[in-house]
Amino acid sequence: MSPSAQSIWKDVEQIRSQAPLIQNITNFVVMNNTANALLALGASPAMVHAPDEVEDFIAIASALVVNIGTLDPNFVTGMRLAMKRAKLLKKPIVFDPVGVGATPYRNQVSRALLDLAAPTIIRGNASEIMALAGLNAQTKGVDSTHGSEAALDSARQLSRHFGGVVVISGADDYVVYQDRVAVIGNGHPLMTKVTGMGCTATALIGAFVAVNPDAFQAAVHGMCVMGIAGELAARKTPSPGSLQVSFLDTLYQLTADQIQKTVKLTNQ
Ligand SMILES: Nc1ncnc2c1ncn2[C@@H]1O[C@H](COP(=O)(O)OP(=O)(O)O)[C@@H](O)[C@H]1O
Ligand SMILES: Cc1ncsc1CCOP(=O)(O)O
Ligand SMILES: [Mg+2]
Repeated sequence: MSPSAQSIWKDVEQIRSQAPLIQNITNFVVMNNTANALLALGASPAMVHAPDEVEDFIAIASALVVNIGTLDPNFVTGMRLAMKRAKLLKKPIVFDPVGVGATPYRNQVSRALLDLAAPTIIRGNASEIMALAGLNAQTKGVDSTHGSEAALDSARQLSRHFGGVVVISGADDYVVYQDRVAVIGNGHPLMTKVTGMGCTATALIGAFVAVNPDAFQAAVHGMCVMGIAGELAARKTPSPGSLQVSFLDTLYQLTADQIQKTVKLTNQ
């Protein structure tokens, strides 16, 4: 079934009623932002990265979100253990290759993690998706220097190689799986002035894939809700500080009617 306003809302209701536990191994910059976004959506976040406990924790979680934003060797050990165990237990993995392409360390670690345990869904900006696919893409640290459509071929290649869903975020978001592409036109440029909005998108996708076994649908639903909440929040404020708060409030209060009236989703 193609994703639609109705299927988005069904998953939002599932998340609100089930409150799935989402294990996050994520960066120090966004831990608070993404935990609050998951709570506002209705999920139950836990930021757990110690190598001594990640394997036990994934056993009780419904999905694993791995984000390489503030990488160090201890994090990498935790990521490897958690991803391997998640695979074994058939728990979905969502991977955010923050800043890949910026340094050889990020490239090596990302590639090794993908080879160790192919994620269910990968979400990055255009430069990150292109770098992950092996292109010598210019990246500006954690920000993209390309429009999202420039990474479409790279996303298809990654999806074929790892067998999972690939999301490219940007002014338009693309969700790619094999021959399928969905385009989401929601969002607002002000979202790029709040740190961690991409990481938040990845974390929200983690909640959707925890309640929906169709990973393509889950990724589309996550990006639609992210974009709709950002767009509605930006109608209330012109500045980034208050956008951050308004985004959480909008997410918490999101209704079926708002989704129906705001969603800009094209299934290709
Ligand atoms: N120019 C834009 N217009 C509308 N929405 C945007 C724009 N740029 C980013 N977004 C939205 O902001 C969120 C974060 O995406 P992005 O900025 O691409 O991630 P990252 O922070 O990882 O680079 C996504 O939901 C995306 O749709
Ligand atoms: C600024 C920064 N530096 C290391 S991780 C991080 C957060 C990046 O978040 P996002 O990719 O969502 O903008
Ligand atoms: Mg990012």
